[in-house]
Amino acid sequence: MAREALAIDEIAERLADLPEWQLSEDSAAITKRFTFRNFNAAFGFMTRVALLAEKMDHHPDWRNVYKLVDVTLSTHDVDGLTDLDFDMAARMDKFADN
Ligand SMILES: C[C@H](O)[C@H](O)[C@H]1CNC2=NC(N)=NC(=O)C2=N1
Repeated sequence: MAREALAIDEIAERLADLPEWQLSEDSAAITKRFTFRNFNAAFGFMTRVALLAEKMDHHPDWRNVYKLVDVTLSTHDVDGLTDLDFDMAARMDKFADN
């Protein structure tokens, strides 16, 4: 399951498809704040992502406050970003748009 961390040019390429995601200062993670209508919508999103995370064996770092969900994605095993993070980010975006 150990994948290689992406190089900075590959990161830039993949980020171009995810304009709402931001690269962390150390380039080892991407982050996004999701805003929902209310807590129920936020928690529904988190539930769908949780099922996906178990399937992918890849888990987000996140924090929920009422209708906000702050997400940080990185691949802890390689201390950087891999395809898994970008695949998960794209799928989170799909879950969130309603
Ligand atoms: C053993 C298991 O496959 C690993 O610990 C997985 C689980 N979920 C994970 N999630 C994330 N975000 N990064 C990882 O490196 C990771 N590793």
